[in-house]
Amino acid sequence: ERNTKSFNFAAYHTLDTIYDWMNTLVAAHPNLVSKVNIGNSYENRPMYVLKFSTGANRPAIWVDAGIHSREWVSVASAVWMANKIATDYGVDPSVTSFLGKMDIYFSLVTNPDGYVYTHTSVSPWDRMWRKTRSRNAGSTCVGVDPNRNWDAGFGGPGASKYPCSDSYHGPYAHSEIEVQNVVNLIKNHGKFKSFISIHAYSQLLMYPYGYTCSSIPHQAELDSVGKAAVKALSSLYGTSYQVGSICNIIYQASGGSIDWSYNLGIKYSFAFELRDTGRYGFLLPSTQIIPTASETWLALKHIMEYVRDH
Ligand SMILES: O=C(CO)C[C@@H](Cc1ccccc1)C(=O)O
Ligand SMILES: [Zn+2]
Repeated sequence: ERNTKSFNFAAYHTLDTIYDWMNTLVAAHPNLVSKVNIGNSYENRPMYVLKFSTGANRPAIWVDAGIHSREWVSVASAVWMANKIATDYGVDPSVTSFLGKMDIYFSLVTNPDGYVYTHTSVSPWDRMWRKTRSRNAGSTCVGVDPNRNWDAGFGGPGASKYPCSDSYHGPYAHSEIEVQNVVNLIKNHGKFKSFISIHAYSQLLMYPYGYTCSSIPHQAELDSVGKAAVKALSSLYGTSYQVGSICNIIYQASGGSIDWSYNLGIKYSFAFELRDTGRYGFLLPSTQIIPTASETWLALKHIMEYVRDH
């Protein structure tokens, strides 16, 4: 993309197009956005994260999309929201004040190998690829579920030990380089206050835990933040979301990213499940990208404002 004006936010794009667009966004806002390479994927693709910062050594929020490669609307919404943050800085007082106090690390395509595979594979069922593309010793089946591979209840109920399963947890916690790259960034930085992972679909806003249905110590607080966030979301088009813990609202799932971040001390850990509720599922029409991104932004902005002030 030669400039951000011509980019079509209402379409699903390839990894290369998204990476080119990231360069134009950085070029257009050099004092606000930078591109950080947090490490390579299994197939040696760079994992680029957009860093929004207006000062040094600030606390930060982490937002990732596309950890499951078939959940294309999470990637497309993240692209739109990253652009929204860049263009609203200095215009929207809420964005300006947030970035006056905190940084944002935005990972648009957190499973690049899987994402490329869903775009390039010839068979229609590979559009439905979810996992990484790592090779499993002793199996012809490929990939690990990157949202079962984190060191939080790892290997417990709600994940599979079979490499051919779509929820295969991998040989050990953080075995996937894509997960390791994020873990290293978060641990080395040490000042993340919030960790948000964007998935699709089901229209849910969830907090820990997934690996157990027992409540977290901060359950009441995260529940009220979540409920206020989805109230803001539904104010735009009336889209309804449910709020609750992963285990209670969707299913038991061990080794999930936000369980790991919460146990690391990052209190404001949430996972979004974007549109829809099953009519199109992972094949959400591109006409719904901008509406989905616009309503999701209202929820994300609410969480950011709360984190900024607490
Ligand atoms: O991908 C999903 C479909 O978006 C649902 C998510 C639900 C979930 C989200 C966060 C942490 C643990 C589980 C998953 O099974 O990993
Ligand atoms: Zn997912």
